[in-house]
Amino acid sequence: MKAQDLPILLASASPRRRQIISQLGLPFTLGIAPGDEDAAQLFYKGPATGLAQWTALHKAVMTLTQPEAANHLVVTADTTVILDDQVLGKPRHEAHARELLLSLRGRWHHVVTGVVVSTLIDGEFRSRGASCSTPVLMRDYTEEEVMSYIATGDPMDKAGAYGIQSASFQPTERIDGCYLNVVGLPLCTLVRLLAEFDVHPATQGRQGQQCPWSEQCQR
Ligand SMILES: Cc1cn([C@H]2C[C@H](O)[C@@H](COP(=O)(O)OP(=O)(O)OP(=O)(O)O)O2)c(=O)[nH]c1=O
Repeated sequence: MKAQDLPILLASASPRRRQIISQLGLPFTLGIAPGDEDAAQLFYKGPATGLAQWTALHKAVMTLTQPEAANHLVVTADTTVILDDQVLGKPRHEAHARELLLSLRGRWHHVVTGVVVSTLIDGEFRSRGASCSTPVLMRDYTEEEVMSYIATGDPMDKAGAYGIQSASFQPTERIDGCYLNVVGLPLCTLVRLLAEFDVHPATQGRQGQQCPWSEQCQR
């Protein structure tokens, strides 16, 4: 069986990733990467910018341990926020969310999403991975705004404790790269990785939603 004939399996619980991948117009099924991503991070010794791709690879391997994932083209991703070479993950509790949001206030930082496309066909593991980095400048929000935002619960499942897409909080002042990367899945990077498996979406992102920053994502 050839990789391009395999159905795509997005192994992600992230509603943002599910929505973004649907823009490719390719059929896909959904699953969840099992296991603990924090465990993978314990073994990582490289630079902060490489952690997202490492964790996405870990999610791929964990997904492919499940028999139902075999003979699928598995897509996994991981998003990290990097401030001063430190990785800011998801908040552990509300006080941590407050700490993260105040440390990011008024600061440039990077959002890095690692993406991995992998297969296990007849016992042979194949994977291609890449990451995309977007510089983001936070606005100078007040502590009261931070507390109101935390009260919505929105920060708790997000790297760096914020969602750029939050209509009420609107945390960012400026971004210099791919928006979809910040939200969790850089489509242009994914399209490039799928092409390595000879999978080519007809739309490459629907009209008006196509990532305009593909050059930055190729870096
Ligand atoms: C910075 C930022 C992150 N995020 C999200 C994207 C990711 O869903 C999440 C980071 O956590 P991840 O561990 O990358 O992903 P996840 O646990 O949500 O999903 P899965 O591992 O099952 O694929 O933060 C936003 O939605 N908006 C943002 O502005």
